[in-house]
Amino acid sequence: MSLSLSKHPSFSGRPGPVLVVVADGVGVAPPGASNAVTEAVTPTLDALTSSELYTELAAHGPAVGLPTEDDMGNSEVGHNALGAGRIFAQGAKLVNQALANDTIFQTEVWKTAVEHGREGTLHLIGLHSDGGVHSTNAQLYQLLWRAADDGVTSCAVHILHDGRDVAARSALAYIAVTEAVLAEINAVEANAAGAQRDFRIASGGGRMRITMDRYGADWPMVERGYRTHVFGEGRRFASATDAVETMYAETDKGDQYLGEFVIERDLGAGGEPAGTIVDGDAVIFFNFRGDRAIEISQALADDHFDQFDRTGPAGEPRPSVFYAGMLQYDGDLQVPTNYLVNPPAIDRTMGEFLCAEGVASFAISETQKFGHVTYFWNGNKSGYIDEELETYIEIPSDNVEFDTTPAMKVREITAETIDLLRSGEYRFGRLNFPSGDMVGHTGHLPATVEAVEIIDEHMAKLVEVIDELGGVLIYTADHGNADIMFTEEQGVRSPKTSHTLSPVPFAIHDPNYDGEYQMVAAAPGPAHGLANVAATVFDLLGYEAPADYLPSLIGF
Ligand SMILES: O=C(O)[C@@H](CO)OP(=O)(O)O
Ligand SMILES: [Mn+2]
Ligand SMILES: [Mn+2]
Repeated sequence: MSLSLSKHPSFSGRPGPVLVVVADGVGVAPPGASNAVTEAVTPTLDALTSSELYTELAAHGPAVGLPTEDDMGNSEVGHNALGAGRIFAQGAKLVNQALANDTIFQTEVWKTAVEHGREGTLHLIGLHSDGGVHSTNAQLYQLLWRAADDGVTSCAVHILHDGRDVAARSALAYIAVTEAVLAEINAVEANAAGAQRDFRIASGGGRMRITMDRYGADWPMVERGYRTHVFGEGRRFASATDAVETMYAETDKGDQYLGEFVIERDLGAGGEPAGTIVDGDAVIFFNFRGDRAIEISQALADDHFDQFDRTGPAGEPRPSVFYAGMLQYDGDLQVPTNYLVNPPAIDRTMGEFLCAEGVASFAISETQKFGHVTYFWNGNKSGYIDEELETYIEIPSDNVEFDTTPAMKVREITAETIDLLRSGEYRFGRLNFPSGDMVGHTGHLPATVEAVEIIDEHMAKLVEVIDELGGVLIYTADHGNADIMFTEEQGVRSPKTSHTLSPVPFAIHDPNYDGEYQMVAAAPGPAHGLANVAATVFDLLGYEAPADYLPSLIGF
């Protein structure tokens, strides 16, 4: 289908550029002590969200391609929807479908993995919770049972504690369920000859400590995970439960930050790690979401890799394995080459139309969310669409626990954005302020309030430059997080580190506005979602949105 845009029949756009600000994780929830957004002093956001050009958007569940209304939104599905202007079934749903209709197990990739698993060991690595943002344990269990039914007798599970999309200290509960599933699998004779099955947890650690880095923010984190999973380097414990209980006693940190562990079954008797990765093994990374799966995939599968030395502690060469991802995580990089389920078939994104039309645009954030406004915005493709017309700016993130730096790089992102806007070279720009979400994920309420106040201060600077240039500013978010920072039961407060089901704000600041358009009256509740934003941007740029894009939020 063509990528050409038609001029808008009745609106030619504004003299200045259109800027979309995504305040990551800054949702809309009833005011209250747990709401870091309403607890913050936010004069600029208050003005933006009390204007007539304001509405709320759904950013969770089916509105962003997730299975049910109980599924909280996240950056992947949110920025996919923002950049594609349509709703695509997302990883969680695609994997559930492929499991339900068995197609996942009919693939050559699964059959090859099982073949390697029968000869050696099948390794499953991934985020260990039912958070549904990167993975679900329900999907892991279906892979485990099928592997057993398909004749695998040796299977090692490498678990990454969550505590970010689920309760901060929920690892023990998830481990208990997985250990019960593994015991049930092992209790069944593998075959008539009575071969004993040996399915076990072999290694793991906190998801913000090992393996699940993204956008090259912290390769040493990936190396720690690689060495733990592959060579069994890390503190030895007799069980994952022992590892977590020991670490809980040593620190008050949540699961996401717990250290790496390696299981040694007859601990202390000079035993071996329970499941190192050796030549001929198969490895499946069972996360369906790509951003935090790409680097470990490259480390485990790429022949050409130079981010760290992959040889073992005694100089042993890196193992040659059959590696597969649950999905293909990057369509541009083709990472990984082997995968079980086709990723969302996102095409004809906003960026492709703008480039086809010769419209210059920019995208900017700091490392932690840089890929959100490029890779996810462009439909899980990490490269430029057209380097002549696009400018992607990454402000390096710090590698800290972000409650210690509530501003993160909001100041630097704002300053750079103002320069880009004033350059006069761009008609469209998008930025992501990560702090509402990244500080929200620490569960630290005061720091998150401070993060939101700093965002507000810098929104004022962006509004000012949009006024100066006669452009348009759109303020929105990709899902909630900062809007609910704790839950309370019988007076006891528990930090809530996860995203929320809240709607997100959508405000247009248009200094030349003279009533040319109005917000489309929303039915009760957020009748619109993030996928309606792209058509609205095309309107404000003076173009007609592609016919199959979800409708604009404004009417003329
Ligand atoms: O940090 C992440 O990977 C997710 C939560 O799991 O957050 P976001 O979707 O905002 O990137
Ligand atoms: Mn987000
Ligand atoms: Mn988040």
